[in-house]
Amino acid sequence: MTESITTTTATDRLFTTKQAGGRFLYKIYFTIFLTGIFSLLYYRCTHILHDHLVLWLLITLAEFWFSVTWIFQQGFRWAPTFHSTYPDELPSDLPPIDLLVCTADPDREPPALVANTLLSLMAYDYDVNKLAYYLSDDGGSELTFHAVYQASVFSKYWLPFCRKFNVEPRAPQVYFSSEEDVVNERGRQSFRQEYDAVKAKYEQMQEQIARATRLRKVPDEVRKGHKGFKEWDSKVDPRHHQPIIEVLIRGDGEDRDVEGNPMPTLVYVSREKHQGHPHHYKAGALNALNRVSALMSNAPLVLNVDCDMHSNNSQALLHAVCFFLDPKEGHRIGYVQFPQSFGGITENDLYGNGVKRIYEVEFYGTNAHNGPMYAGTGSVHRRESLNGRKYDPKVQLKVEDKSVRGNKNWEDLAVKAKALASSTFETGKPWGKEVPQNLRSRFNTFSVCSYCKESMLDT
Ligand SMILES: O=c1ccn([C@@H]2O[C@H](COP(=O)(O)OP(=O)(O)O[C@H]3O[C@H](CO)[C@@H](O)[C@H](O)[C@H]3O)[C@@H](O)[C@H]2O)c(=O)[nH]1
Ligand SMILES: [Mn+2]
Repeated sequence: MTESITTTTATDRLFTTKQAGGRFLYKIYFTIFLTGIFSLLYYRCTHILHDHLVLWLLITLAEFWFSVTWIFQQGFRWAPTFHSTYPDELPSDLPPIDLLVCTADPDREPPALVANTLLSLMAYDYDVNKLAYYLSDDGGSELTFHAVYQASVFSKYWLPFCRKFNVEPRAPQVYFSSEEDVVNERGRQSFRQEYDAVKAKYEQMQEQIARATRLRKVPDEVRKGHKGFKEWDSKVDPRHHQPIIEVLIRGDGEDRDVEGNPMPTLVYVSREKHQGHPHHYKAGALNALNRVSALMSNAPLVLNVDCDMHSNNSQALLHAVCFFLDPKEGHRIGYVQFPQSFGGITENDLYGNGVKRIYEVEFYGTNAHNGPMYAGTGSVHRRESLNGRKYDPKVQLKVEDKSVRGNKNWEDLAVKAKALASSTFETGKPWGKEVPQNLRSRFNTFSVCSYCKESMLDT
């Protein structure tokens, strides 16, 4: 750990940091508890039960172990630290973000779920010209490609609807399962009409995806809708297949929604698989996506999300960007992560699937020590940190727009990207060896991994 986050309250900041109040009460509790522990251990050591030695040893060891774990836990409880973000203060020119979504198996991660996740992310409240989505399909499945294709069609209705009526949450499956907005009618007949029309389109999409998934076949008339389906003209084995890269929505104002607004870029990526070449699961998929996205849009910020998590806050990216663009501490931040929460598994969350202790207590505690470790899905990384750039306190890192804009040759880009998604690309290179090690050591010192109060993801 080099330096810790300074406690700030200045108004020119995009985020400020505050420690929990009333901590003296915790310190009193800590002192009493610690005295109790030491008294107990002192008592055990001075009152050895020679008649029941094994019993005495067991109970002393158990109490000693409890004491050690309790003391180690104090680092997480000592100084809960909270960050507040100020998205209203952000400049109008925001940095581009590449959003990487991973899926691996159409049976364990149903295509309808993948479509829902993508749509919730595509509807983020952000400049769409700055967003590019990459869906990595390690299952190489036509059913998943079909769901992504259907999502790309429906998004042309869904995105303007969300924007116009400030819809929340923007995962259509969740939004349409609650009738709240309809009951309130939002005071306007026009809302009701548009709601019904978009809901009908959504149900049509769901039906198409469900039918293809049930029959395990995409109907011929749908296959004609996109040339990408040709990749599956011959059978694609998930463990052994060619790289597949298909651009479904062209950004930079080329493809437009039903109201004529520009759309974010959407690309389907299934990296090449070759028996005998290790693919390194999600890490391998993200390395391939890192390269493909660098070629096609090269945003300085990269969000990764698992396909079974949807976003429940359309402002999430704005909050994340507040950390990276902060004039005082932005350059020190390597990644910003949002808590992941698993909802609806059991009523009352009997088995703690919401992981509340970690996300609602301990992560705030680790904010006092440069932030929690990287926990996977729902994290926005600075691309430079992923590529192993060393942290140097003298260098102010800038989140500048490095993407190539203007008229893109999408066909050409897809062809070039296939070379980067080949199974042999990493052979003889440090990918998957040196790069993750760099990540491990650098993130301890480089990154202030910040925790946003707004929870972005749940299922
Ligand atoms: O060969 C593979 C295997 C998995 N995945 C994807 O990786 C993600 C995570 O895999 P999953 O099996 O769903 O793991 P979980 O335990 O649900 O995920 C938690 O644990 C993982 C690390 O173990 C983290 O990466 C995740 O972010 C975190 O949510 C999913 O989107 C998968 O589709 C791939 O892309 N390729
Ligand atoms: Mn999962």
